[in-house]
Amino acid sequence: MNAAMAVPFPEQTLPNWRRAVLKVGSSLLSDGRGGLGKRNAAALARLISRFRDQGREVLLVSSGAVAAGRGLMADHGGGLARRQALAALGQAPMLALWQGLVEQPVAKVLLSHDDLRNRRRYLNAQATLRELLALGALPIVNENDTVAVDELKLGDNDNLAAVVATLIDADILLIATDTDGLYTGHPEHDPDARPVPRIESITPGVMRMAQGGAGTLGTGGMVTKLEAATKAAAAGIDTALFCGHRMDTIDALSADRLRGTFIPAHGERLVARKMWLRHTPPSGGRIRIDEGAAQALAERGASLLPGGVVGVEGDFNCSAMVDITCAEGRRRLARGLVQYQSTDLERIAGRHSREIESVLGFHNGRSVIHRDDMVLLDAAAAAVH
Ligand SMILES: Nc1ncnc2c1ncn2[C@@H]1O[C@H](COP(=O)(O)OP(=O)(O)O)[C@@H](O)[C@H]1O
Ligand SMILES: N[C@@H](CCC(=O)OP(=O)(O)O)C(=O)O
Repeated sequence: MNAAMAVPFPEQTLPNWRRAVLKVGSSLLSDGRGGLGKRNAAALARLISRFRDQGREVLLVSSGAVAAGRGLMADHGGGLARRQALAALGQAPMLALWQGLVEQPVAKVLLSHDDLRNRRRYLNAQATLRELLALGALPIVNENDTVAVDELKLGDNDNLAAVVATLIDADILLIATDTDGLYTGHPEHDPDARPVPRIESITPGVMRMAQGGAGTLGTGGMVTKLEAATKAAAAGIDTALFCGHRMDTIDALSADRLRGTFIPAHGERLVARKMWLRHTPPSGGRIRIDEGAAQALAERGASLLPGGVVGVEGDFNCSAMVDITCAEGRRRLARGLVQYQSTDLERIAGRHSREIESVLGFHNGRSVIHRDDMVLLDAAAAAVH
């Protein structure tokens, strides 16, 4: 340990949270001999189960597939295709490692950044992840390395974790790595490096602190962790960086005490999401609703149910952004992402939610537009054009 690492991070209290994304880097899952190790994963699995006992939800973003593949094939080769092949080989063992350590069933979810840039896929991934959490499973997300060639590098689970955190509306992004947090310089090379316990804003100066590169096993180093924290903060989500092989740090975290780096959200999460909904381009589709539904939306913040729908205008697909207007179509009341395409919605309009399946032969949920996917419009935005 050098002088920088001898200076401890002060302990700080984390804001209360209910849903977290926990990202675990390869640096913690490798056994140091070219394969997967169990020790750190076991401690983090215990942390996940303590969080669950506290009534909280956790989604795991786990790296380690390439490390596992290397272990299987005793291979140290480089190059994109080789690493992609190793990731494919190592995916199942990485998941098996976690399944052997947690009590919940684990669910494998491979995503690419491209998937999440496409709105329809984004919403499908969101629906699947919400459902997995509701089922009490542990979703384990990893980048779909076979198809991920972004910026000519393989994988960046830090940034992916931030996108997933916004996707599932998490309160906090917990990033476990092999250092205590961000230091003012590379902790192994800069003897003057000091802990940075809190970052209000990720300025170019802060990014420069992280330029020392990744560890031997990791991919992005602190740069991608700070990029992820920037994304999370903009979406109203806090980020905590901590060391995933220190038992005292992990124990403290289960009591909401952080010995690492905290990057607070900018503004409120709901506000950020509602801003996103407000500014997503409309599809041109419109749903007319009756007075009772209008009141439920405005006064109780309710989801829109099929029973309140009196008319459907325009052709739109499932997941399209549509306007919700009053029954006569004169005033826009709200807008949101619809769960049913226009032709299906016409068939269930005015019906009770429990009839959806018998009418359509399937159902995408009991609401036409879920409250989390809807934003109410004020009088200034109400005029129909
Ligand atoms: N300023 C810094 N503070 C802390 N760590 C840094 C800094 N700059 C670079 N690093 C490197 O970032 C590494 C963590 O990132 P990385 O190797 O990608 O791990 P992971 O596999 O957990 O994503 C540290 O081990 C350290 O080598
Ligand atoms: N998807 C790759 C990991 C990519 C990655 O971001 O790695 P890391 O910096 O260790 O979190 C894998 O499973 O090996």
